[in-house]
Amino acid sequence: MRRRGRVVLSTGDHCLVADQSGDLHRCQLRRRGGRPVCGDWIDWQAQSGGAVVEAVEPRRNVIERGDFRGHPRPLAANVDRMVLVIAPTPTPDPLLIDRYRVLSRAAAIPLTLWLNKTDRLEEAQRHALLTRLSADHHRLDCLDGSARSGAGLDAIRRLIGAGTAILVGQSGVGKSSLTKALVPGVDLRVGEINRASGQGRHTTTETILVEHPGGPALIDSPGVRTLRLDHLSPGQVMAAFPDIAELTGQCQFRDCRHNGEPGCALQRARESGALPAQRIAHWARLMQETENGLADQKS
Ligand SMILES: Nc1nc2c(ncn2[C@@H]2O[C@H](COP(=O)(O)OP(=O)(O)OP(=O)(O)O)[C@@H](O)[C@H]2O)c(=O)[nH]1
Ligand SMILES: [Zn+2]
Repeated sequence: MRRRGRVVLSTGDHCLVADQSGDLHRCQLRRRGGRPVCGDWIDWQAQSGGAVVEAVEPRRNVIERGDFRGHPRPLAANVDRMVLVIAPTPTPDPLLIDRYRVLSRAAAIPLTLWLNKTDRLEEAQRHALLTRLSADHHRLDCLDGSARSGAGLDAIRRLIGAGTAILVGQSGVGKSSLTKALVPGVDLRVGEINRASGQGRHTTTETILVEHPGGPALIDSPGVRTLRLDHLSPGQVMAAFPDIAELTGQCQFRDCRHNGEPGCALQRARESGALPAQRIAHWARLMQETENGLADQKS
């Protein structure tokens, strides 16, 4: 008999699948057919040699980042919201924030920033950090609080509702802690001790979905230093910078490279402070990366 389930972990030649009551089953992958990823809905079947994945249902959406060669690699599927976690430490990386904005936009998944560890901040520091984020990042959705103290958790709980949210961001910002705070009592089974570091620090090495049946599903993902986007198109980068897209049409020359040409609307916006120089620089850099990626694919 075929049964339906959701992939909570996909690794090697098998995946872990949660059934309707939340029980986990280890299912062998078929040699043919695509590899399911975290969040996929699948049909599976018990057989004498163990359970087997029979089919992967069509995806509502999929998050694909670039692997070490810049080729797209799916991270998770059927996601309702991406939550980019940042914290006072490790220091937030504004370019990484812009990279995730492009990624979420390309997958058509709304992005919310969660500033974590606010228990470590004085009110004035918290305020300053949030002010800078909103100045640097045009119309970024932002919530803040603490996985440790529980501050702000109600707001993010409401936002996620009974949907599926993926937590992404640098290592050590508190993605696993937030996952545990939002789905209490669940065995994350992440946080294997990082023996190599010898410091006993817990670090997530695999993307894993945890849920309460009927409640939210949270996908905890390994920390990243950067995020490759060269498999995306310049148009997909542009879509994440609507304020810049609007300006590029106002340059004097239609083929303006925004590189010192007379009558460049971007240069004007930078000089007048209408747009932060950093935002324009990030846009230019990501456009360049995706243009190079296109050239690589053609050659
Ligand atoms: N003060 C404070 N510490 C926190 C908070 N959330 C997490 N931490 C601590 O930050 C450290 C890293 O937390 P994790 O949840 O493992 O971070 P992560 O983002 O999952 O890290 P990776 O798995 O390496 O990607 C741990 O020591 C946590 O106890 C918080 O809200 N406040
Ligand atoms: Zn221009």
